Amino acid sequence: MNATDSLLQLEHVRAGYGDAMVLDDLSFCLGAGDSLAVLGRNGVGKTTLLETLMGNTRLTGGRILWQGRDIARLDACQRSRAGLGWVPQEREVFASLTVEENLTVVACRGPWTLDRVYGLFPRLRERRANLGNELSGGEQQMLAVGRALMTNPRLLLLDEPMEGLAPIVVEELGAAIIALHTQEGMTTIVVEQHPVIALAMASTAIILDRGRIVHQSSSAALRASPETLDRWLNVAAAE
Ligand SMILES: Nc1ncnc2c1ncn2[C@@H]1O[C@H](COP(=O)(O)OP(=O)(O)OP(=O)(O)O)[C@@H](O)[C@H]1O
Repeated sequence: MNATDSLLQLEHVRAGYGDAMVLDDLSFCLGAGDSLAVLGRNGVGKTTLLETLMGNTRLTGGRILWQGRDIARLDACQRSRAGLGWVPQEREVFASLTVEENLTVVACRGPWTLDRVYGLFPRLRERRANLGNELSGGEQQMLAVGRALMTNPRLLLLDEPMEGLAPIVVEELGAAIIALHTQEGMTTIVVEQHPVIALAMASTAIILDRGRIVHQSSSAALRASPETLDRWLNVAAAE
């Protein structure tokens, strides 16, 4: 993709926490409708990459361009208003609000409405009157995704959405995330430890190791390269 067509462009990004540098010289481009999986072992900087996109780390080098504009000076709220949707690893649903209130309280004008979110997650419609703390882990994750959609983002960042969920829920949520970009055209970046799940949810992939990109390809090419998966993730094959 030509960099001038990109929705998001990272150029030689270095970032971390205080004096600790975590991300080192990261560059990639994402166009509208693209889906990217971010893979890597524990502690290599996957979450830090998403936190950096949201403005929650210290950027010490490089540039992050969002629709061609350098967003270094924007805080997380401003980035959210600019179209970055964030589904944090901890889900952070409002425990004392109902499902429907969790969704409507953050709603911004745009194509994603309550009805559309309920269409994607019928389970949330059934649980619309339940409080956030009355939901199962899977329902909370669906709510976290639905809530991010209600802000009508142009890019959805998902941090390990499948963590701790039962296989049947992983299947249901995975199908919804796949539908999000194949049917709804949503641009997504998903951080995921497990390569089978990650590569099913995105058409392109990067592998991070110690804060650097060590592999970048289509998901299909990575799936077909057990030696790459083994080298960087210690799994012999994405089976
Ligand atoms: N708030 C923080 N302050 C200081 N260091 C941090 C902070 N968050 C993460 N780190 C450090 O940054 C490095 C990368 O962590 P990060 O959470 O981005 O990795 P990860 O690839 O997402 O790991 P995991 O798969 O275990 O979640 C680690 O060494 C971690 O200890």
